[in-house]
Amino acid sequence: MMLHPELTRAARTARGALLGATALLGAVALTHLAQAVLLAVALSAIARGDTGHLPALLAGVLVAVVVRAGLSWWQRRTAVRAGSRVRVGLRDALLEHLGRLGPSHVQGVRVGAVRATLVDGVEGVDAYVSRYLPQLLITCAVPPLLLIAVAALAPYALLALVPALLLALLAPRWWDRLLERRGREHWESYETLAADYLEALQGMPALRAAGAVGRTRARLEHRSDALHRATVAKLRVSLVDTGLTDLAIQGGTVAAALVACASAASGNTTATGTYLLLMLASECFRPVRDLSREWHAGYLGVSAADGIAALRTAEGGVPDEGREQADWSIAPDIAFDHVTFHYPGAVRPALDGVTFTAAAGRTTAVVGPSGAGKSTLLSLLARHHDPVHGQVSVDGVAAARYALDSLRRGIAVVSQETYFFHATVADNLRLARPDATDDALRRATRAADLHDEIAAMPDGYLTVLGERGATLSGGQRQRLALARALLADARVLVLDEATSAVDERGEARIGKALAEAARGRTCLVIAHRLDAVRHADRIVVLDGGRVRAIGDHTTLMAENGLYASLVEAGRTQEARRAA
Ligand SMILES: Nc1ncnc2c1ncn2[C@@H]1O[C@H](COP(=O)(O)OP(=O)(O)OP(=O)(O)O)[C@@H](O)[C@H]1O
Repeated sequence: MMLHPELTRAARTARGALLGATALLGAVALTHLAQAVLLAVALSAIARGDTGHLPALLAGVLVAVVVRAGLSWWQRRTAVRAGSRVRVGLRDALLEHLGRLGPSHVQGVRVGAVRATLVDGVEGVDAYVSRYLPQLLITCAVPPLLLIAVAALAPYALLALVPALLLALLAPRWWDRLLERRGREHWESYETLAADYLEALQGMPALRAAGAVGRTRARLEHRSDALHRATVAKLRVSLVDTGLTDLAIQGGTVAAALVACASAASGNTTATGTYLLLMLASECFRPVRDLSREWHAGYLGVSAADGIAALRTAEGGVPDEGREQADWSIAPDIAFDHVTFHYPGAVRPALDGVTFTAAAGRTTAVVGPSGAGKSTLLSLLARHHDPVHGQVSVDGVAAARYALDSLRRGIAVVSQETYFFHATVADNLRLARPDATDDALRRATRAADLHDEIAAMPDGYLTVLGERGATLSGGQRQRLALARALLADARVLVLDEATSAVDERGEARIGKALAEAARGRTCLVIAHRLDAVRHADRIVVLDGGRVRAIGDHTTLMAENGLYASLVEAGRTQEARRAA
């Protein structure tokens, strides 16, 4: 029997409920046995012409049927609850682990494939643990006990039953390797198709613009065909598997019937014994037949188990071993001390010995040409990665010594990539602070220069946004992300190109609001338009992962170095755009 360690591990979260479901399944099996015994006695009574006890015996059979119906209902309910507990627990654990791995992991995998594992794969695990595992335990317990009873009645009947049972249980195992391979191929085809579809849907505007819709459709059809072929190949092996089990069951039952008839004809067993033998022989095979059915129901879980294990054990991100709780009542100093960071596989470091301090309650801007390492610097602060050398500290304590949750709670980030959910404007804002009042929402959106536009929407703050905020303009998305960060009321505000899609008039208005919001917070700002950061208390100039200069706008301009040339280049660009 196939016991996948990943799935038995998942089953542990509902061990009690699963044992309950198994015990109830055992009780259902007992009703089958009681019915078989009562029927055997009734049939032998009929054969003898002794009908006096018949009504009582048939009433007993009826009671067994009714009790079984009740027990089966109870068993299904218990098993469904156990399965759903396993499903919910497993999804929670996987999502928590994905959360710990951080955005860098999701960037390295296909989101559609992860979705297929989390949704469909975990659904398959439910069937495996709630239906297959209890049935497996019953199959291990009931037939051996029945064989003991049969041995007491007619020992030679074992010669027919034992080989047939072993054949029914073990013959399909010859195909397990092949079935496992076919199952894996089927699951991989399914994951790939799911990932391709998601990518095609999300990238539809790009596909249209590139005139690649037809080619993508053809590729998806090809993938669909591959999935169909993988499904048929898996079904073929499954059918052989089921066919072998059925053949062994039927052969065993017929052989047991022949043995019972021979025994009755030779006078070795009584009529009751013969009927009992026939009934018990048939009951021996019932759990095996049921197991074959449940095995196929739970097989999707086995196919997805490797994907689930890969997600659960994926490494990366940062260890969450710190125990310190950050004190977010006041804005902290943030210090980068000889920070060096290498992306895996990169030729040169993205950051190389970066040292500077973003003073508490002040605004520090980080500027530099594209690829200088500005976003990487901010991702180290939120601990999406840890430095290879050096350390980032918050309020004098190494970031790694804080519990991750505690550290991230005090840092509000507005990055270049905004994300909104298919939910109302208010719900999207309240992600930052679930208990925020309507007034607090309005204050945040006013500061981000967005309130009037939201108020003009058909349902105001209750307007449902498209997935990823697709129904908003780029500038509106950025301002909404800004409002969400302001609502979080965190002591550290990180703005990574937070207003790049906002027009200049809007930027000037938001700039004022941001200066207001920055009071009492430590602000780290990245902006390509250097005019937007000229009022920062401190400006750090990065280039090729190294700090080239630090100062305020006036001193850096006076130095006439990289900063001055970036400002000059920006002005020339603006002038060209205006002309
Ligand atoms: N996920 C990644 N894997 C590998 N290399 C990366 C990754 N992200 C960034 N890099 C590299 O690290 C360097 C710094 O990138 P980073 O995004 O921090 O620069 P930046 O200054 O923010 O650039 P921009 O202004 O264009 O956003 C670049 O050479 C970039 O190619």
